[in-house]
Amino acid sequence: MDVALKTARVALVGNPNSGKTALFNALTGAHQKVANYAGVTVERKEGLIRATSGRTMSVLDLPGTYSLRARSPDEEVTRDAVLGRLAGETPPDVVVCVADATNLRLVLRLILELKAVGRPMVLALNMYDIAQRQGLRIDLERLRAELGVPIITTVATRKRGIDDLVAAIEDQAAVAAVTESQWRSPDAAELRTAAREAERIMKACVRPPERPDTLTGRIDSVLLHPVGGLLILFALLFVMFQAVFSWAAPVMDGIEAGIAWLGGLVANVLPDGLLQSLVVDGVISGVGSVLVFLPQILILFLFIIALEDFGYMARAAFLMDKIMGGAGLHGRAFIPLLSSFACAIPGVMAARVIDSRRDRLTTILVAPLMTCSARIPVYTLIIAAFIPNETVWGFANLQGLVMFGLYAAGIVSALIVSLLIRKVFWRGAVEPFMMELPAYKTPDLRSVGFNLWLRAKIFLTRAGRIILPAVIILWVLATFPYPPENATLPAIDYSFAGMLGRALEPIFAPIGFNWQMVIALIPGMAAREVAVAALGTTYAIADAENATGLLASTLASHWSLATALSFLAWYIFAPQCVATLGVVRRETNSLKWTWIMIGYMFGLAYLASFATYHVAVALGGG
Ligand SMILES: Nc1nc2c(ncn2[C@@H]2O[C@H](COP(=O)(O)OP(=O)(O)OP(=O)(O)O)[C@@H](O)[C@H]2O)c(=O)[nH]1
Ligand SMILES: [Mg+2]
Repeated sequence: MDVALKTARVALVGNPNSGKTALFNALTGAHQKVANYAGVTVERKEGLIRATSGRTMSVLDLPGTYSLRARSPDEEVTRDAVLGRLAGETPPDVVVCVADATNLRLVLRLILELKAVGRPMVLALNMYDIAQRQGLRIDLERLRAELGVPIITTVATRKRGIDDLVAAIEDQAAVAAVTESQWRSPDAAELRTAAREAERIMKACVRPPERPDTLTGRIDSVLLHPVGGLLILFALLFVMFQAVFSWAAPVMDGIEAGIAWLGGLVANVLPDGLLQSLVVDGVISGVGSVLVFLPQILILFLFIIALEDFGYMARAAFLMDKIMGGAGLHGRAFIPLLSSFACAIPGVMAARVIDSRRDRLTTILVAPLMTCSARIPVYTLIIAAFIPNETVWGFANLQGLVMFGLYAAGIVSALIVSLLIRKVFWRGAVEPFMMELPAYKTPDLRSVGFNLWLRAKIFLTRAGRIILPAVIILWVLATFPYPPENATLPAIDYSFAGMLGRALEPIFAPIGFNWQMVIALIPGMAAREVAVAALGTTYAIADAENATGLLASTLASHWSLATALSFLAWYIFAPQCVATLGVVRRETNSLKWTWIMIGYMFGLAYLASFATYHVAVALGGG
C-alpha cells in the first residue's frame, strides 16, 4: 500500500504541562481539558488532523512524562503508545515531541530517549511566546543540527505555528521508519551519558533569558509562605463559598421565578389530569428544582478554572502536602482530590499519576468524600430552607459559612479515613511531594469562558439524560396505582412509591428521615442531584395545595431542623453515584475494594446522620 495514502498516525509526547493537550486541541479542534499543572491528561485521546493538503492524519494526545522508563500507570500509557505496545496498535508513524521552550533542560533527555526509539520525529517548541517575552535565545539552527530533527516553534493556545507543524508532520510521515522499536530501558551508565549529552546541547544552543521570570518567584514568596500561604489558601476558599451564595442569589431568584411562571402557564394551558400532572408536578418541578443551581455551580467553577489557569493549584498542593502526608496521603494525591471537587470520576482517574498501588488505592477510596458539584444542589437546597440568610461576625454570610463547613467536613473526613486505611490495611512511609510548580500565567478570558460553557453543558446534559428520565419514572411510581374510592390519605400514600417509602422507612427512621426522603434516596443513587429533583416531584404530588410554592419553603414546613441536618450529614458520606462506583471498579480492577468503599461510605453516612439527628434533637432542633 502506498505510504502516502495510508492515514498516518501521530503521537504527542512531552513533559507534563508542556502544552500537549493545548496543541492537540489546536490541531484537531477538540476541547480536551487543559490546565496549568502537571498530570491533567491521564489517558490517551485520539483525534483527526485535516491538513490543508487534504490529507487526514490521526493524532494521539498522551499523558506527560519525563522518560520512557514509566513508573505510574499514566506514564505507562505514554510509553506503550510510543513503542506500539498497546493491544491492536502499531507504533505511531510520527512522534511529535512537545517541549516547553522555557524549560528545555528536562525535555532534552526525553528527546534523546525518543530518538533512540527510531520513529520519525518533529520537535514542537511550544510556549514560544513566553520564551520570547523572557528574551530567551534558542539557537534553532544549531539545535536542529544537534538533534537531527525538524523543529517548529508554536504557541498552542494562540494556534500559532500549527500549519507549519502539520506540514512538518506530513514530511516526516513520508519517511520510512525502522520497523522495530529499538528502545530498551537504559542502565545507570547510559543514563549518565544521556544527562551529560543533554547538558552539552543545552549549553551549546540556549542562552539564559535576558528577562527571566522573576514574577513567579516573587508571587511564590508570598503564596508559598508556610503560614501566610495557608492563610491565603483558606481566605480564598472562604471568599469562594461566600461568592457561591451571594453572587448567585439574584440569578437563582430569576430562574426560580421563570420556572414557577412556566409551571403556572402550562397548568393553565393543559387540561387538569394526568398529562398536566406529569408535565407540571413531574418534569417542571423535578427538573426545574435542579436547574436553579446552575449559577452556583458556574461560580464555583469560575474560581476553580481561573485558579487552575493561573497556576495556583500546584501551589495549593504544595501547601497541603504536609497535612496530607500526615494523614498518609501521597503528595501527588492532591490533584486527584482537587479534581473530585468537580466530580469524583475524573478524580479517581487522575489517581493514575500515583505510581504506588497502595497510595493510589488510598486516594481512590477517599476521592468520593470530596464535595463534588452534584452535591451542591442538595446542600444549597437544605441550607436555603433551614439556615437563615444573615450576617455573622459583621462580615460573613451564615449560609456561605455552613457550605464552607460542609466542604471542610468532606476534606477532614477524607484525611481521617486515609489515616485509618493506612492503620488498618498497610503501613509504611508516604512519598513526599514531587510536582513541578508551573510558571504563573494570566488566565485567558476566552478559555475560562469556554470552560465555563463546557461545565454548563455538562450540567444541562445531566439534567436531560439522568434527571428527566428519573423524575418521569418517579412520577409514574408516585401516581399509580390510584387511591381507592374511600381514600382518606393523600393519593401518593397509595402509590408504589408510597408503599416503597413506607416499607423502607423503619431503616431510616432512627436517623430522622421520613418516607418522602426515603423515596428520594432511591433514584438519588443514580446521581446525587436527582434526590433534589425527586423531592421536588414527591412534594409537588404529595402537597397539591403547595405545588406552585418553592421546594425550599415546602421542605421548611415539613421537616424539622434535625431532619434537615441529618440529611446533609448523609450526603457528605453516602456513595450515591453509580457512575463513580463503576469507575472505581474499573480503575482498581477489584470488586473487593469497590465493596469496601461502598460499605465504609454507607456506614459513615448512617453513623453521621444518626449522631447529627440525635444531637440536634437533644439541643432542641426536633
Ligand atoms: N502562553 C502559553 N501558554 C500555553 C501554551 N501552550 C499551552 N499553554 C498553557 O500551558 C498549560 C498547560 O497546557 P496543557 O495543554 O494542559 O499541557 P499538557 O502538556 O497537556 O499537560 P499534562 O496533560 O498535564 O501533561 C495551560 O495553562 C495552557 O493554557 C503556549 O504556547 N503559550
Ligand atoms: Mg494534557
